[in-house]
Amino acid sequence: MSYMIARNLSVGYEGQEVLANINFEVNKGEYLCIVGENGSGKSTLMRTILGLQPAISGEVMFMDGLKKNEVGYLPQQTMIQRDFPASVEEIVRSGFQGQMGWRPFYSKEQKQKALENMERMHIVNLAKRCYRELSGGQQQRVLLARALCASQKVLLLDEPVSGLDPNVTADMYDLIASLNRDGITIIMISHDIGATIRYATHILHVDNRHTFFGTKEEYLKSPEGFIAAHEQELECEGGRK
Ligand SMILES: Nc1ncnc2c1ncn2[C@@H]1O[C@H](COP(=O)(O)OP(=O)(O)OP(=O)(O)O)[C@@H](O)[C@H]1O
Repeated sequence: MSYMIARNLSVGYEGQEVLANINFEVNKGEYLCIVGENGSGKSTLMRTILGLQPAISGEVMFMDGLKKNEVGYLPQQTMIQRDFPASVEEIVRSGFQGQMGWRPFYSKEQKQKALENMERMHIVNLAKRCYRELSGGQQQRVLLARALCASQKVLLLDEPVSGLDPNVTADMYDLIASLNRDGITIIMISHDIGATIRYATHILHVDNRHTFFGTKEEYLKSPEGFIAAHEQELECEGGRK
């Protein structure tokens, strides 16, 4: 079953295209990685998918009963956000805000769900701590628990391991993979081609000339995938020297 289909989608700012003619489809349970050079338009595409900015042309359709407010989003963190003066529990619960309507308080069920999501992310012991005092890896787990409050169906993650050290990065990828095994559909922007090849079921490779969309296996046989995998190998070899 398709959750999302993008057709002839062009995204950008004030009528200026950053990416044009994007086509992809995401089915329930899949793990789509969006890859491409710095500045190629990945975040712009993700914000357009979420309806945070209008498409220049084309469309993104949500299907199979998926509503826009059922998509959890983990944006790229800014320095200001890293310094946010709220408790972990408050931040996790704020994931429900898109579903609150006029109700000013969180329900008992929502508080229980928030607790379960903190357990899932192994951060219950941090519940009363101030977010800005946490490490980068702990902060990302808080934001993942928050995104899970917004949705148990689809998570959009914009470079969730950015700035994390290798061990914390590996833990974060494991957590995301376990959510995907539990049936949550993942759409993730990544610069880490090694992790992309390891975890993704599908890949959308964007750049300003052309795009690739297909399964991971198809990607590895494509010119874009071949070059990306080769560059990754060279990087690994460089790291071993
Ligand atoms: N608010 C904005 N107004 C105008 N142009 C913007 C705006 N935000 C981003 N851009 C431009 O759009 C292009 C794509 O930016 P975007 O952040 O989507 O790329 P990206 O692929 O996510 O980059 P990175 O991998 O470095 O995070 C860039 O040239 C950027 O300068």
